[in-house]
Amino acid sequence: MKLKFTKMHGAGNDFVVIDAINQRIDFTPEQWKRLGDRRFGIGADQMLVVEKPTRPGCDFRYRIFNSDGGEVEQCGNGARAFAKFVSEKGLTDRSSISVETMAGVIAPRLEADGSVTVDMGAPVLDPALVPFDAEGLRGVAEGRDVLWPLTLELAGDKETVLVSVVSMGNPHAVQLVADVDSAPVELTGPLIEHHPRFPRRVNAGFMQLLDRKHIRLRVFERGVGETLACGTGTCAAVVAGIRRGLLDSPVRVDARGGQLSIAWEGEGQPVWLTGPAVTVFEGEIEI
Ligand SMILES: N[C@@H](CCC[C@H](N)C(=O)O)C(=O)O
Repeated sequence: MKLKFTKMHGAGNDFVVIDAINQRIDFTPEQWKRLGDRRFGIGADQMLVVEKPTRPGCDFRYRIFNSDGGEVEQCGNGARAFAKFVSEKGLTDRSSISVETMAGVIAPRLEADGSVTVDMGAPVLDPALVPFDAEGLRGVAEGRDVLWPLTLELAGDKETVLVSVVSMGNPHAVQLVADVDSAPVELTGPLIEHHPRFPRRVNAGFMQLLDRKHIRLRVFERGVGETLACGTGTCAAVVAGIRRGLLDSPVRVDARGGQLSIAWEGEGQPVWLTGPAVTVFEGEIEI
């Protein structure tokens, strides 16, 4: 079959976006992986699927597949691309929409300057629900957060890193580093992603503080590898920084692919993510 798609990005986190309202989509994990492959397919960090909603009150259903072919719960940069896509394709004439995801309902809004703001919902802070297995571990209290020691095996040596664990619908482990440019993202990212304490694997965030309202961030994403930006990773890092008493909302986040902004008023409150969403090209592929 021929599949129509749109290539988009949000701060360099890139997507293949597919209208599954006007096309029939029923792909295997191998087919999703092929679409995401930069040599044998189109190439993207995630494939985003636009469907009719199944929940009353929602405008759309949003499904997300990582480039390894696995379906996941949430994608923040993708949510902004999703909102721009449904507007540009005339699938809605509303600038604020309600979108059903595997992890609950999120609410993107198109801004007058072309950026998109998303109500990403409240973060989940109970380690068991992230999910993170804290059994037998002693956490270190800092502000309202608890830092958990993760032991990593590095070429025969053991190294312990302290992480905050946060779910934005998907799991994140965020650590503070002195300098993101020299942080061992490629080396320790995969070890954190596959650490046995995270039964569903995890996205590994590396956060550098610049001041109380400004950070730099790199994220080694579950099912992808390092991306140029990660929206949910950005939300998780800022939530962790605010809970640790290191940051004040709103916070500007510099990712390698662009700039995002996060506002969070504290526990039980939604996280607001603002940033760019850009259409790159339209295409068609035989699948
Ligand atoms: N790029 C995303 C996150 C996509 C999903 C993630 N890799 C996972 O497996 O949870 C974002 O912008 O949030």
